[in-house]
Amino acid sequence: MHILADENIPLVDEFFAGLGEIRRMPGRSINRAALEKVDVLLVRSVTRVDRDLLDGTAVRFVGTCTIGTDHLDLDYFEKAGIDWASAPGCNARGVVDYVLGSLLALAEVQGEALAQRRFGIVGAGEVGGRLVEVLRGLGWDVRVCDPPRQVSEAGGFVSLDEVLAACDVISLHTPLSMGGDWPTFHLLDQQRLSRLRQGAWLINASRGAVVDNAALRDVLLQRQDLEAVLDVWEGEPQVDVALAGLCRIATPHIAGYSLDGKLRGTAQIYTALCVARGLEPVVELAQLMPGAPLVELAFAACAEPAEMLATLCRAVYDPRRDDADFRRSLLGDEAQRRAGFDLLRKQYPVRREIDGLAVRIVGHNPALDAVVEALGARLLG
Ligand SMILES: NC(=O)C1=CN([C@@H]2O[C@H](COP(=O)(O)OP(=O)(O)OC[C@H]3O[C@@H](n4cnc5c(N)ncnc54)[C@H](O)[C@@H]3O)[C@@H](O)[C@H]2O)C=CC1
Ligand SMILES: O=C(O)C(=O)[C@H](O)COP(=O)(O)O
Repeated sequence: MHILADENIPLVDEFFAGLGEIRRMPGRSINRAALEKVDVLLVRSVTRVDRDLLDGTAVRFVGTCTIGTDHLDLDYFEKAGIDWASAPGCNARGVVDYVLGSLLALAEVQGEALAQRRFGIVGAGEVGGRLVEVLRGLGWDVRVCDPPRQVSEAGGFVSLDEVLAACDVISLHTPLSMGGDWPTFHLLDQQRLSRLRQGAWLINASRGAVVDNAALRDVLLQRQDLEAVLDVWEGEPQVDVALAGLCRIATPHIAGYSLDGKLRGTAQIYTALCVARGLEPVVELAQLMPGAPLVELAFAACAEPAEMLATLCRAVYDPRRDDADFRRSLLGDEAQRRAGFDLLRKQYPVRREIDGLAVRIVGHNPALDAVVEALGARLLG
């Protein structure tokens, strides 16, 4: 096999060297000329893979080490007989950790208890579904909007209109889709944004264009009561600097950038390629996953549950650091900002996942146990 891989896919050699010859290049530079003799293409979200790129090439397998597939023309793959695979759920936990960190930051700024807010999760698949579990596990009031699931499952869902009317926090976790029964392009448009509740918080870590960015900028300019957290941007790596300036937390599409999530993504595509080619997978992720530097934390039984929650989350990941780095990168000119966006992602520091922690409670306090369980961390006896 001749494999061309985005240079930002980790562990490519470890997983794929036994399958063929590997070449790497920046994802945004992958073009037809680079695909000469290539039959396996491994990408991340920044490479648009469609007829224009692939027609007439030898590529017969496309693997994206990401959850999202909006950069792939799946209809064309089907027509052209090109096998493909994505990595469902690979970095979902990273996004959940990002949302938790953002909520904690917002609560601190507003001097508010998170338990007093009502949460609306829009899109309850790999990411949103996990997030709902964590938030409900913490005992918080959560409403779920997912029309595709609503038609096939009994109860438990509300409409987007109900979320807008009832929820003080709205977190978006839909795919980006332009057509079909439930398109999500500009799902939050000017009209819906204007209906956000007084003091609402809006979080978008799905895809930039799920929110009309220009409309959000206008709404934030008019309404100082609102708070916004944006990890994804319409037209990234270009970013609306004015909009970023109005957000409480702004980051360069790194919500899912846990090391665990990235390595899982590579592993999932390796397995999918082996299956597509009728090969037995021989490389195992468990042998390649590095140990985490922080594995165990201990709390006295008198600790406050809300304080413990914040300590556990921030011990692993605090998005305010990514926010600070991103804001510095926005000080340059347009070209510098675009380059900065990609560089922050390329040089992203190692970040692990909260559910990798083990927690010891010294003494007995069921409320603390419940926090540990909600986070998916391990409670030590
Ligand atoms: N910022 C980041 O670093 C990351 C972003 N993502 C993005 O997060 C989003 C969610 O990812 P997953 O949970 O893995 O996707 P998923 O496909 O597992 O779940 C998406 C859910 O959204 C629902 N949905 C579809 N259309 C909807 C609509 N109009 N209204 C409400 N719900 C709708 C689906 O029924 C499904 O349950 C995707 O856009 C993905 O690309 C994923 C990983 C990392
Ligand atoms: O998995 C997804 O979907 C994501 O959004 C990834 O976190 C994006 O990472 P890159 O592919 O843009 O490095």
